[in-house]
Amino acid sequence: HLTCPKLACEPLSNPHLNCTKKDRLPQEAQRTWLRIVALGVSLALVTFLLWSSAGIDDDVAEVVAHRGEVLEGRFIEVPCSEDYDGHRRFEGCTPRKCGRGVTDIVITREEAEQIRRIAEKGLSLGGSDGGASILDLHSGALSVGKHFVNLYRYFGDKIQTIFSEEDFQLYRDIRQKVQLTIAEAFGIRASLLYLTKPTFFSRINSTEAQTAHDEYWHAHVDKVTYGSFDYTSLLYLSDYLEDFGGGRFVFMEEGSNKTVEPRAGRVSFFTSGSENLHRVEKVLWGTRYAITIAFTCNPDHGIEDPVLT
Ligand SMILES: O=C(O)CCC(=O)C(=O)O
Ligand SMILES: [Fe+2]
Repeated sequence: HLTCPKLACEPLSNPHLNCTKKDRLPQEAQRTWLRIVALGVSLALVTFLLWSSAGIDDDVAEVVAHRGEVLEGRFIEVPCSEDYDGHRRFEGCTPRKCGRGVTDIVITREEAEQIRRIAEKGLSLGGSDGGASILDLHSGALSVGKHFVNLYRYFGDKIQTIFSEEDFQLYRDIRQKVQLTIAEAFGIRASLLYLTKPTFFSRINSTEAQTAHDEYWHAHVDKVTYGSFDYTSLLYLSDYLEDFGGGRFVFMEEGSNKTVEPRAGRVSFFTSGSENLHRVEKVLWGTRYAITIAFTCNPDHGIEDPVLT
């Protein structure tokens, strides 16, 4: 006596099999289940492929400083890269302890707003054709179109109709406070740190950069990009999600990036070697203001504070 096999019931091709409707029902249910499982596996596969194609991108990022937080100080130590070995060492200053820190209590939001006005005044006189625009109060360089002009040369004495002595004093005070913060965090003497160039204001919006130097979102190492940098700091002058979207700062790390959300008055600082590879996300809307303030241990690479002449 032949019985109907569960998985291949073919009543038409095999007349000896007496398959009833009752036999076929569980089979159809099984097929449906198989389809559901196959669909589930495919969906999981597609999700995995999309996720892995995003690489070490921001999908797996931990926010180390949220815009809404007021951080007294957060410091994360990371092993130093070998980048410092390629340069002259200055004991007591060249990084032996590497890492990154964030603090919201060194610069007040009022100070950040005042200093943003300096940036707005200067940058309103020029601005790049898209992407990032910079203003360097030390050299007088200002982005205009695809190039730079020298504000001090261009305006001469008339520069005093644009910037005031108070503007410059505020800039110097802020530089001093940031320098002390870095020295304390890394256990070095502040007097061994020298301001270095480029130290500049940046204004970033969502317009497309027209030249490579106005593109700011590429991952980079400051010590490689700028040479003299040993310690980099960023003072943010506007708020993530209030003044602009996108534009978060990202430390690139295999497996888990670390994000700093800009907040007016927030100082983010780190050793400049490849232990701190980073990038800025593209700004999606609004305008983002910041100052990059850099320090070197090499007195030959030091620059003076700007003075209004
Ligand atoms: O503005 C920022 O958050 C970072 C800027 C930066 O990476 C740089 O100036 O080297
Ligand atoms: Fe950088």
